Amino acid sequence: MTDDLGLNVSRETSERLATYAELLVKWNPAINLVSKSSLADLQTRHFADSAQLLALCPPDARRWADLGSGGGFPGLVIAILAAESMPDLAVTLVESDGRKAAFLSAVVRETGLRTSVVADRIESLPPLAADVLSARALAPLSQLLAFAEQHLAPNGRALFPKGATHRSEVAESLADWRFDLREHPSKTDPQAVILEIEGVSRV
Ligand SMILES: C[S@@+](CC[C@H](N)C(=O)[O-])C[C@H]1O[C@@H](n2cnc3c(N)ncnc32)[C@H](O)[C@@H]1O
Repeated sequence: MTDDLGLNVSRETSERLATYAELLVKWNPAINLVSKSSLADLQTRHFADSAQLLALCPPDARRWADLGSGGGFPGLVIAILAAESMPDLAVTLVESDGRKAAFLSAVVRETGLRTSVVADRIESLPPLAADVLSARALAPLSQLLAFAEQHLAPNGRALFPKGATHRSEVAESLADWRFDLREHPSKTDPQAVILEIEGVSRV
């Protein structure tokens, strides 16, 4: 069936996405998971914006880690979609705010996913050795590259959605880092891109 995102997904996946959206709307007034203004456009601003990253996941990836997941974007959307299309992909969500981590765990429980939620600071964790690392709206690119150095597997790939500042962030990060970069235009925001990054090393 085709769901609200225009994705061809099973009834189970569609129901999981709906359960997630319902819980988000219910919990949002208490813990501000997404801005109130973006709630009206939840499907595009958050769900579709997250879902587009799955197309950039190598088919043989086994571990996906999402850093600073907040309300679960993009990691929890990826976990729901991958449960159907890439069942061998283990997804880990890292979120240091205890209330947001509790929300993520509630959605995982209610949807019957096997996704891990880690309520800790990214810097404090042992290396996650992720094949794919994602982070949206977490930190400037230089900081994200330090997280990639810590948590990516040797041949892993980082996927960082970025807004209009992406060119200056890439230029600034080249003072300290070397990496291979591919830019993918965002399907949900003409100003935005997804930075696909491999081979991260310090200058
Ligand atoms: C601006 S929010 C973005 C949330 C989500 N990725 C999104 O795009 O909607 C950043 C999130 O990262 C979390 N965070 C910030 N620094 C962190 C750290 N060092 N370790 C773990 N989580 C962190 C915050 O608690 C917050 O929920």
